[in-house]
Amino acid sequence: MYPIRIGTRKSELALWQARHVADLLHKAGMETELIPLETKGDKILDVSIAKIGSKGVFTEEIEADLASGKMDIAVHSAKDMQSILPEGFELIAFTEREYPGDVLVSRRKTARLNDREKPLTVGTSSVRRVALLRHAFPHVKVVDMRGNLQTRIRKMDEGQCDALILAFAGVHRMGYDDLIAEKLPLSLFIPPVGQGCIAIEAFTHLDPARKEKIRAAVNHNPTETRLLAERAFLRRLEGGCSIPAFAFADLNQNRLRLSAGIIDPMGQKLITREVEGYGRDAENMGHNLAGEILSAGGAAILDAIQQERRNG
Ligand SMILES: NCc1[nH]cc(CCC(=O)O)c1CC(=O)O
Repeated sequence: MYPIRIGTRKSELALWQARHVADLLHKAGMETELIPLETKGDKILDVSIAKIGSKGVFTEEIEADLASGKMDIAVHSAKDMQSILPEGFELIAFTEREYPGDVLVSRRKTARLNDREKPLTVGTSSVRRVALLRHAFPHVKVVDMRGNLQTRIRKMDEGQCDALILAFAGVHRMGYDDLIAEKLPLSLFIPPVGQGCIAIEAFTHLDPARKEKIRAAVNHNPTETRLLAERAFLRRLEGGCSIPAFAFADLNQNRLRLSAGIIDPMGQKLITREVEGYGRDAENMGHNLAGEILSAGGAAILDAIQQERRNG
């Protein structure tokens, strides 16, 4: 059997995640080969992801090579994956989830978002994080900050901001735990769909026997159930990573609890809902919770965002 060819982005975090998946495959007796690629999302750094506009900015180039058979699987942050993949592509496995929340990262250990005496300047360009900051910590000054993790930390060190909001998973994987000033509460900063989890993407022509071997080596079933609920939620809202909607599912035995919401970009209207049910109903729960949120004002928020983007 020829080695499993693994496509990945070139950032340190992407390479870490691809090597992590390679390790899991090695442990199951498979050989691997890494194929690193640069994507549009990596090249265009002066424009926010929401403004680049195309869905799948981190995935298009990789998907072209998956489809042409140059690679067998691609490794992505589950968070960066569109809820509806282009025809012929599927997510065949999810790795065990890391702690899913966001953290405040700073050189100053005492940095706190709720410090009103000396309000922080925080770097982020995530629509969700900006909106949640405006909502809960209106005194905080937000500056736009793109680039990979290392670039953002360098920009912080150059003085562009006092602190960053980042996913714990990336910070931890890159060995920056020392810079974590606070963990942001999951109840307020509900994580975006898929955060902390690595997804394996394949094209339909991947040999079914190989696909099963890869799934058996990599997939973490409870994580997959959680992600099915979260991604079903996102699918109904039809958003990629750039709308300020979020969903987080937790699984205890077979009980699934799904929290989800949407916030308008100015942070004035936050709508959240929760539901509990059985893991086997994960996708229905996600779909139905999205419906509740749409009728509770979510549809109006999405319309306003679309209107805003059309007007540039
Ligand atoms: N948006 C980029 C991105 N995609 C995945 C992660 C972190 C790792 C993960 O969520 O698994 C990050 C960085 C961040 O948001 O801080």
